[in-house]
Amino acid sequence: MINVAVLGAAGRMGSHVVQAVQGAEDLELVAALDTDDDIAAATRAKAHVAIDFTVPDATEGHVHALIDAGIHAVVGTTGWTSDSLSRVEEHLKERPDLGVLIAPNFAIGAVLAMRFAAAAAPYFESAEVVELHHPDKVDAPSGTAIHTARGIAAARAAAGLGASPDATSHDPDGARGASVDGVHVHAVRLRGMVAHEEVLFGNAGEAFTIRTDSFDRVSFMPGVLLGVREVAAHPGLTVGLDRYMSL
Ligand SMILES: NC(=O)C1=CN([C@@H]2O[C@H](COP(=O)(O)OP(=O)(O)OC[C@H]3O[C@@H](n4cnc5c(N)ncnc54)[C@H](O)[C@@H]3O)[C@@H](O)[C@H]2O)C=CC1
Ligand SMILES: O=C(O)C1=N[C@H](C(=O)O)C[C@H](O)C1
Repeated sequence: MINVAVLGAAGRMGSHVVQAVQGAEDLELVAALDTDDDIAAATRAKAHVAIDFTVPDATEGHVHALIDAGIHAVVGTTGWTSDSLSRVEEHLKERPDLGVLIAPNFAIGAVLAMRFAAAAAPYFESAEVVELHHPDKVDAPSGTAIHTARGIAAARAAAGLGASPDATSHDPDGARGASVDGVHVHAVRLRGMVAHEEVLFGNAGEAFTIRTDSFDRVSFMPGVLLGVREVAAHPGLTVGLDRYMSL
């Protein structure tokens, strides 16, 4: 039996995660914590693994506290930078027995979309990412879109491709969106959306589109449970659920 604590348990994702853990025969929910709770309650409850779906400002602090407490971490919260990831990697050297999984998206379709986008990237002159989310989301672009764009940029660089062609010289309102490692990313916030992404590729005379849609937060739960079951077998820092899958 794996003892599980959930951080952000009252949130949109956290409340689904609580239900998913309670419904799994091999997992025991030992703590459901939110803003007013002390993270030390996870230790008192003898958690083996903690799942974090909180806010970008809090998640790194949670991960360091969990490492100090000897608890494996499965993190879905976005907002991670290369600096904050490096600090976690450094801290984990003190606890080589612990695993930390940070995954920008736990939906299987989104995980595959990120991998497929990186695989397609060397073969197209142009690439852009469009993400669409519910209007209550606090961060933009989405963690998934950032990860997707970084994967595309790395694959393009490895293939010796330069920037996508773009003659724009007048864009006073930022209509071309954000640039993540040189890949343009556009964020839509629309009532009715949950989590969606389109990756657009273009060559002369052709286009190739990868699309993934989470219509319901239940779509993230199999990936979260996979992370919880596998994290102890993957010591160190892992970024992306694909690293736990046979892809
Ligand atoms: N990796 C993935 O597959 C997914 C990631 N996310 C990410 O998960 C995060 C949470 O998303 P939602 O659940 O939609 O947000 P939400 O706002 O509904 O939930 C966040 C919860 O965290 C709590 N919280 C805030 N600060 C806290 C602290 N210091 N300690 C404990 N709890 C704290 C809030 O009170 C709230 O209950 C976001 O960063 C979002 O981008 C969301 C969906 C899927
Ligand atoms: O806030 C959300 O809802 C989501 N956040 C993650 C992200 O920023 O990529 C994952 C998914 O897109 C849902």
